[in-house]
Amino acid sequence: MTALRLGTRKSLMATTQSGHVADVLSRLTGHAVELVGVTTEGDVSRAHLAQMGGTGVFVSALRDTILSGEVDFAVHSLKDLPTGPAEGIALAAVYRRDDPRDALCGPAKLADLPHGARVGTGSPRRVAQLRALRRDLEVVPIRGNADTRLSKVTDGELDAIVLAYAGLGRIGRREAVAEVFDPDAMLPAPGQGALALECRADRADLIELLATVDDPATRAAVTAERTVLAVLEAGCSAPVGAYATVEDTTDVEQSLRLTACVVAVDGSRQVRLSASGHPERAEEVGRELAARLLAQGADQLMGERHIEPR
Ligand SMILES: NCc1[nH]cc(CCC(=O)O)c1CC(=O)O
Repeated sequence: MTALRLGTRKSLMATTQSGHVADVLSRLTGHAVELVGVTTEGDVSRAHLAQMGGTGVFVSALRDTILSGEVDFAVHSLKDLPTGPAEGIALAAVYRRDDPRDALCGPAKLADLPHGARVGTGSPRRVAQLRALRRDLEVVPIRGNADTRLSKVTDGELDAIVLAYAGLGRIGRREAVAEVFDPDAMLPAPGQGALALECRADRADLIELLATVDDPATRAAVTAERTVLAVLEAGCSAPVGAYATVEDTTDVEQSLRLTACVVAVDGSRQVRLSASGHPERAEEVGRELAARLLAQGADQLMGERHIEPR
């Protein structure tokens, strides 16, 4: 039996999460899984990445290798996937979510940073929520992989930065964390901490095999979160947070609870709402919550975001 080829970006975060999925999958199915490093244009050129509009380039490059048959499947950070469907590609599995929270990396908790502290993040969602928590902060846009960002704190250029806690664990840098934000204080990005397994839509046998590692509760939660993003017609560059959990209400019944927010980038105002429903209705729960957010002025708040010059 030939090994399954798993296409992955070559960064430490990507190879760690791909390697973990490969191990679990081969343990559960008995199939050997081989990692195939894929260099994407976003990895080669930062300029190119900005020009092409963010993390979507990594996802499309991996999808191309799936469609061409170079690899059998790919593992992506789910929050990096565009919400729209991809032609010829199936979301074969959503892997159980890791810690979804954001973390502050630096010498002290947010409340203990000096007045006017310089805090780095490239995400409008994090910018807006940081400003809502501490109006005096100077939020500084940063790019680059997590290690590059962390070095800006060590070398004194910034007082602190915000990154996903799950990603920090994957690159072995949890010791850099001063505070993990409760979702009440900072709502994560839709899909944060979860992984997506994609393969060709015409390979039913492979889809079935990959589904071995699908986690239905995580799938329902991220479906609700991403539906909010899709209905708001917002991408990864919008100040939108969404987080859902699935809990057992009785021995046989489960309930999905979704919270989402849209925050003005200056942190001055926000709309934040919650909804619940059966996990099988995840998409409807997301759609209804998005409609309520819009009814309360979410589109106006999003319209106030800065459009970055291209
Ligand atoms: N935007 C890049 C990205 N994509 C996934 C993660 C972290 C891991 C995850 O959320 O699954 C990160 C880094 C970060 O936001 O700090």
